[in-house]
Amino acid sequence: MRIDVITIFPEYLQPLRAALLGKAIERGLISLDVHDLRDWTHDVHRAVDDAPYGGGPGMVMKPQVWGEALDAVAPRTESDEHGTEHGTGRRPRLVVPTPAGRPFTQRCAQEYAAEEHLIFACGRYEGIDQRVIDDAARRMPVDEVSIGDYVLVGGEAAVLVIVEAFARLLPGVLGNPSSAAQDSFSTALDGLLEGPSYTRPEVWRDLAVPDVLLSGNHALVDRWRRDQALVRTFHRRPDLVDRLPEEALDERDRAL
Ligand SMILES: N#Cc1c(-c2ccc3cc[nH]c3c2)n[nH]c1N
Repeated sequence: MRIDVITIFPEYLQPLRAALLGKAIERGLISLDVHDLRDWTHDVHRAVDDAPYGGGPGMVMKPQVWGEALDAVAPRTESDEHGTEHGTGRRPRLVVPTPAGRPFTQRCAQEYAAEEHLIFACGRYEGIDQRVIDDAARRMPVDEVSIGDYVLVGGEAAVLVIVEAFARLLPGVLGNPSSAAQDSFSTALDGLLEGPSYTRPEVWRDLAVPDVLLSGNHALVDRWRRDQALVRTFHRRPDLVDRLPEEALDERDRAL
């Protein structure tokens, strides 16, 4: 998996080289290149933004700089020029975090984990000139995605979230690959939230671990965990309970 990130704050992406992801990079499971957008400016001020057409507050990121940066990171090929789909290698996918994007979900994370090359464009100010996205879309898939219904100052924090979400799904990144299989939102949980977890001691500050988890009866434990997932999801994310598959409705009704 090749990851390129283009940003005016390269240092913001340093956390991707720490901990589990850092180990995956060291082991060659992931290649990460972070590019300073200002390397593609040509003026003394290294300007990357300008006033918005039509007026309004703030500044917009200039198309020329982004165009040159994306051309450098994802060089145009013969098939790009002639608009033909045939090409030897798979095209990179451009991901542009924006509050106006489609929701980034676990399903997106799974899709991104299957890509060979992802390029992340980190906007700042009021965002990136739309023509950058439109031009890129003429030669590669482009996703404008949002990590939630709130507004950040820039795209870098979203890239940290998105990369962590899909990179942990790559073979060899997680120490125990089966843990991802039981994640919240996973197919194994029918998209539900995970229930509560416990470890030693059995009693802590007068709070005891639920007896069923000490029973050694795996069938009972599995049912209890499923019920806990249903109850927690019902209270915190009722929208996810509404999406349960037909075959899970009886146990939903029993648990709730
Ligand atoms: N993804 C995402 C975002 C953002 C975001 C992304 C890019 C820029 C560029 C300037 N401001 C930004 C905010 N805010 N909230 C989200 N869920």
